[in-house]
Amino acid sequence: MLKMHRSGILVLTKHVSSLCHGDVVKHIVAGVKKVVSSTLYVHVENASSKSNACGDFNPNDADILSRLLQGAEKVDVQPKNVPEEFSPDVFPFLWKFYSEAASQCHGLDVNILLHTVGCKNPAKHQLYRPIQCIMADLDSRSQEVCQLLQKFVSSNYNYESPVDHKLPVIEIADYSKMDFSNTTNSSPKQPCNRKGSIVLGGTFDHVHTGHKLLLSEATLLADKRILIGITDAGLLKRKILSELIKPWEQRKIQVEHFLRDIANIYVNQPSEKHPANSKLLEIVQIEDPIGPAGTDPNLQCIVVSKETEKGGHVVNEERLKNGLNPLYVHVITGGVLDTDVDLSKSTNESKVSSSTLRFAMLGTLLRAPNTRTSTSNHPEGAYVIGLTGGIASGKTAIGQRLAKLGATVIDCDKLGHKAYEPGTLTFEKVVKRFGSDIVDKSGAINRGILASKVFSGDDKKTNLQDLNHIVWPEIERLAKIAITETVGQHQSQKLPKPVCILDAAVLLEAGWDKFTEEVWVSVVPPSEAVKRVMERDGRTEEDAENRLRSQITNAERVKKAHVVLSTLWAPEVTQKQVEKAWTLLSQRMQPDWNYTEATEESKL
Ligand SMILES: CC(=O)SCCNC(=O)CCNC(=O)[C@H](O)C(C)(C)COP(=O)(O)OP(=O)(O)OC[C@H]1O[C@@H](n2cnc3c(N)ncnc32)[C@H](O)[C@@H]1OP(=O)(O)O
Repeated sequence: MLKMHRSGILVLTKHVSSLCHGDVVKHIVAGVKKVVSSTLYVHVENASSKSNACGDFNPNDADILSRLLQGAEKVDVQPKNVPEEFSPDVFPFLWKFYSEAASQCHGLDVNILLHTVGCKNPAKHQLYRPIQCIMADLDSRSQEVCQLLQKFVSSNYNYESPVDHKLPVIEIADYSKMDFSNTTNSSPKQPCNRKGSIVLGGTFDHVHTGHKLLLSEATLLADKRILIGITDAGLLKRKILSELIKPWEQRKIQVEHFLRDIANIYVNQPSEKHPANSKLLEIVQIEDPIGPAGTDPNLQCIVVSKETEKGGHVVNEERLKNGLNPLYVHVITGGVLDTDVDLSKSTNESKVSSSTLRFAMLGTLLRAPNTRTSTSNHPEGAYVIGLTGGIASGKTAIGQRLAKLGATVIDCDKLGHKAYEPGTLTFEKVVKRFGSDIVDKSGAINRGILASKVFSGDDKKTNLQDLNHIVWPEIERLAKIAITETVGQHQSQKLPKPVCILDAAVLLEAGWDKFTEEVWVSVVPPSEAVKRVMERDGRTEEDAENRLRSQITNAERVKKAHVVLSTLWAPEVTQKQVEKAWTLLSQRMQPDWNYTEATEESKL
C-alpha cells in the first residue's frame, strides 16, 4: 500500500499529444489519487509543437531524464524564458486532466504548471505551497531515475518541503500497459500562436475546474498582458445563493494566487524589472458585464467558455461602437463556468460550477464556533445554536426537522407573545408606550394593531426600536429559563449535553449571538420571502415588504453565520441539508474535535 502525502509534484515526460490519447490521463489520475490528497502540481515537460523529443517513447527512463537534466543544467549559459510555439494538444490535455481529477479526486487542488509550456529554457519557478513527494511517469524502481528526478525537480523549482530528507519518488503511470497505437502518425496540427494581450471576466467565486481552464488557456495565449475583470457584488445579486459569494478582494486574491503558482507572471508596474517574458496580470473590478473589454484599445483576444461565448460577441459589438478593433474570441475546451444551474431539479453536487459549490456549502461549518467569554452570560450545560433568518425564510420548518433529530427548539416568536401576556410587567410597559388602543376586548395586546404601529407609518422605526427595547430583555430571560430547564431534564435523565436551538427572527439585531455557540442562518431570496408572507399571513405586498425592510439583509446575516441553510427548494432538499448540518454538528460536539484540524481535513 502506498503512503499518502498531502502534496506532491507530478513530472510527465511523455509528449502531451500522447498523454491526450485514450484513457492515459484517467490512469495517471488514478495513480495520483493513491498518493496525494490535498495539493498537486503537474509539470508537463514535453509540449513543444515540434515532434516530441522524448515522446516516441524511449524505454530507458534514465536516458530521458539525463536529457532533461542537461537542459536544466544549461540554464546559466542559455537565454532564459525564450518563447516557442506549443502543441495545440495542450488544451485538450488541460481539460482532460482537470476534469478527470475533479471527478476522481474529491478535494484535490490541481495546478498544471504552464511556465514551461511555450517556453524554451524556463527560469527556476517558485511553488507557493510545500511539496512532499515527486511522482513521475518513469520507473521509480531504478535508483538512478529517482536521483535524477530529485535533481530535476530541485533544479527547476524553488519550494518548501516538510520532509528533511530527499523527496520520495513514486511511479504513477506504467506506460507499458497502455495502448498508444494511432498516436504517432496522426496528421500534424497547427502550432499554437500567442494572441497578444488577453482579456477575460467572471465572478471567480471558488476557483474551480472551469475557472482553472479559462485562466490557463488565457495565460498560454497571452504574450504580454492578461486583464481579468472580476464582477462586483452589485452584478451578482440575482445569482443563486448570492449571499455565499466571497467578497471581491478574496476572489481577486484566489485568482492571483492560482496564476502566480502556475505561470510566469507579475502584478506590479511594467517599468519595474521582471523576469524575461513574464506576463503582466491586471485584475479589475467590473460593474457591468463588459467592463474594460469594450474600451481598452490594447487588447487582441477575449477568452470565453462555451456558456459565455455570446458575451464575447457582445463585447465585440461594443468595441465596434467605440471605434475599436474586434477581439479574437477564443472558446476554451470543455468546462462549466458561472452559469446558475437549476438546483431545484438537480441536487447533484458533483457538477462543477460556482452555484453548485455554493449549494454544497449549505449545512457545512463556515467559521469556527464562538468561544464562551466571561461577559457573554452564556447558559451553562447546553450547546446553544441561534437559528435566524428573514421573515418567512423557513426557520420554523428547519427547527421542526432539527427537533426530530434530537434538538430542543425554543421558539422566540412564541416567547415574545408570552412576554407581554396580560398581568405581566412587560404588558404594562408596552401599553404605556403604545397606548390602550392596542388592547383588545379580551384584555390582551392585539398584535395586528401593534404590528401596524411598528412596521408601517412615519414613526415605524422608532416604534419598533422601542418595542424591541421593552420586549427583548424579557424574551431573553424566558429563553434562558427554557435552556436551563432542558439542561436539567437532560442531566436528571443522564442524557448527553442538549443542543438548544434558539429560533429567533431578529437574533443578530438583538445581539443574542453573543450567548450562542453557533449562528445558523436560513436564506431565501427577498422576492420569495415576500411571496411566502403574502400567502402564509394573507398580507399585502407592501405590508410584507415593510416587514422585510425592518430587518437586516441576508448578506448581513451570512457574514455572521456559522452554518447557512436554505428552504428554497423541495422539502427533501431541506431535509438533506439539515441532516448534513446535524451530522457535522454531532462530530464537532465530540470533546476531541478541533477546528483547525477539521478544516484541514475537510480540504482533503
Ligand atoms: C430577538 C428575537 O428574534 S425574538 C423573536 C421576535 N420577536 C420580537 O422581536 C418581539 C417583538 N415582536 C412582536 O411583538 C411581534 O412579532 C409583532 C407585534 C411585531 C408582530 O406580531 P405578529 O404579527 O403576530 O407576528 P409574529 O410575532 O408571528 O412574527 C411574524 C414575523 O414578524 C417578524 N418580526 C417579529 N418581530 C420582529 C422584530 N422585532 N423586528 C422585525 N421583524 C420582526 C418575524 O420575521 C416574524 O416572521 P418569521 O417568524 O417568519 O420570521
